Amino acid sequence: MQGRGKGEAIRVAGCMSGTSLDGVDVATILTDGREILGFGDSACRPYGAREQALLREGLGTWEVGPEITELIETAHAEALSQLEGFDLIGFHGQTFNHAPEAGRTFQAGDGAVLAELFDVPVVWDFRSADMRLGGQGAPLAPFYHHALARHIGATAPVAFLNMGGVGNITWADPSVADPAAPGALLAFDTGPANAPVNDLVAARLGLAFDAGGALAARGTPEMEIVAAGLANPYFFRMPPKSLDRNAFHGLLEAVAPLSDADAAATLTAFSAAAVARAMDHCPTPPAVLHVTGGGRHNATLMAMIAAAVDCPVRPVEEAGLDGDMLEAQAFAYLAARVIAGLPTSAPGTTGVRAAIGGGRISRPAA
Ligand SMILES: Nc1ncnc2c1ncn2[C@@H]1O[C@H](COP(=O)(O)OP(=O)(O)OP(=O)(O)O)[C@@H](O)[C@H]1O
Ligand SMILES: CC(=O)N[C@H]1[C@@H]2OC[C@@H](O2)[C@@H](O)[C@@H]1O[C@H](C)C(=O)O
Repeated sequence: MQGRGKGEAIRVAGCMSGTSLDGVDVATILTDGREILGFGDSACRPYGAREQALLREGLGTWEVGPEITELIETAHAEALSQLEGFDLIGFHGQTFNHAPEAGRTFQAGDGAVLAELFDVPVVWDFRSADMRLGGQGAPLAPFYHHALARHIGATAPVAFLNMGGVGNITWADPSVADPAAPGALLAFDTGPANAPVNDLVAARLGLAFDAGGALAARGTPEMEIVAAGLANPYFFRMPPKSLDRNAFHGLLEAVAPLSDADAAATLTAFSAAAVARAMDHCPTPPAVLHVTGGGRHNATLMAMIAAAVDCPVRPVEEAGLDGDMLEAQAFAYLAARVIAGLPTSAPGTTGVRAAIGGGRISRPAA
């Protein structure tokens, strides 16, 4: 497919149903697939407790039944219905399993269903093509992070840290105009972010998450458990590299003997320590670590990250961005790139052999 000329801006809706299983975020942006030309409206369609339990059943599997698939598609349709309008959809789907070493990843949900419902093209299945070419299939937000770095006027390399269920970091050099060019980007998953503490408070206290990090703030991290976790070979591998949501599930067993507060503090300290390890891989120290994703609402986690790294740590809102919608916007941007015939990953972001555009396009029946 030929790249289209600069300046053909389209309104694109992006959808993200992330590994924390909290809901579907949708957001529109105006873009030509190169530059961000404007931000539109956004919406969130949370999963209820019963729905979340159903989704949890699918974690770690390679196939889910029609009930789960329909839940995902319906929740996305309900979220997208709240938006004012769009000409294209970027649909990530729901990740249930990710095994990059085996070359397999599984996102449930059929983009063709949304194409019929909304009568616009849908770009989906973003990760498979990258994996077929030897890539990790994740993270994919980095090309958007690069566009954001340029959009906010960064002149020196900056980093974006997404603290969702899993953490991922992007080091971006805004002076390199093409995100696919060597030296523009380095990105990888840092380690677990909120998933372990969410699972802990769900199992022990019936809570969805540790609001504000209040529980962790009352505890003391067990640093021996943190140190033992950091011995995992993942932290010694050179990036790019990516993780399954449950890759560090063993941590929950390690904190089982601890009090609720100490267990939460330990898991939170581990996520922060994983970020500190990630910073060692950045080609140069970033001017700012821009934090996005739900974890930036966790004051204890943010304080632990700030204490562990050598650069300013700031929620993306301080750069005028929306950290609750940034991943949804990312898949809008990536969809526009796919339509424009532009790459969505590169050796520096997923380890793919050459820059490649992922994504399958489903168009509504004429
Ligand atoms: N007020 C809050 N206090 C503490 N933690 C919070 C708060 N709000 C959100 N979070 C955490 O952020 C999580 C949601 O983050 P986010 O929506 O970025 O994840 P995701 O997109 O599902 O995951 P991923 O980026 O791994 O795909 C929640 O599950 C919770 O752990
Ligand atoms: C396989 C998968 O869905 N991975 C997610 C997950 O959540 C965070 C981290 O792990 C990242 O690698 C990725 O999501 C973001 C949106 C990405 O691809 O950039």
